[in-house]
Amino acid sequence: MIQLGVNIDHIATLRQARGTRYPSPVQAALAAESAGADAITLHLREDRRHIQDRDVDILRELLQTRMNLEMAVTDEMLKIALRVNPQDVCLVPERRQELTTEGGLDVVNHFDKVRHACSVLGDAGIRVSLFINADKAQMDASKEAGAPVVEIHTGHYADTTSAEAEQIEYDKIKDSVIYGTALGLCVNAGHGLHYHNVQKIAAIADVRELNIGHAIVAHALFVGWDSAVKEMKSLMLAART
Ligand SMILES: CC(=O)[C@@H](O)[C@H](O)COP(=O)(O)O
Ligand SMILES: NCC(=O)COP(=O)(O)O
Repeated sequence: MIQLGVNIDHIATLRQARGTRYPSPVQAALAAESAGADAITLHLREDRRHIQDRDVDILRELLQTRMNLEMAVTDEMLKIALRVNPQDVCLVPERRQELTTEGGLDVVNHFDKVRHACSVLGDAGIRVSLFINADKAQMDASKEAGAPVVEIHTGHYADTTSAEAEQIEYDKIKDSVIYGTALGLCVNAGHGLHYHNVQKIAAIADVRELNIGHAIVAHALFVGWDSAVKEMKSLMLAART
């Protein structure tokens, strides 16, 4: 059955905007689990623009499902991952000025660094995922680097503005899922997915998990957090039937 990882970053974005104690990403994560989230995803950015170290520590103690901790491939982040020991770490690229994660990790060109990170984290019993573009060379490099999981960046698919362009991006994703699965990788997907574009991706057989945050947080403003999570999960499950 396809799984939903609820990304709680943008609950923290709202809190950081005012330096308040609310809204709490911890409260959001626990409520998301109650509403049917299969995992909680959070991105500890190097600039700490949303999630803070303290959020990660508290969540590691309280989560009942799985923590999928997204992070850049840096010594600082590897140290944090080894201390926190989440079930999953997803290695992502980061650029300081970006509005959001604009593309996948370039495993091909940073192969040694990524392989080292996969080995250090894997030795600690953490399942490593690499957040990559829908690209066969990146998929090959991910397998060779020793990652058991990849997450395909769906942001380019989500950003398309015509049916033709969407179909092109969708085909790349579908081909990559098939290719990665044949390599023996577990294939997840996420970024920019929302209530109107999720089902096409969820319907791709072999996609194991979708990580979705921004759209759920936005929808929750109007329908409430619990309903927003449940609605997303129902759409995903319906796409598989
Ligand atoms: C890697 C990823 O796709 C998510 O962590 C997402 O990037 C979170 O939102 P921001 O990019 O706004 O930090
Ligand atoms: N890895 C993607 C993710 O966690 C959620 O991204 P978004 O839905 O907030 O764009």
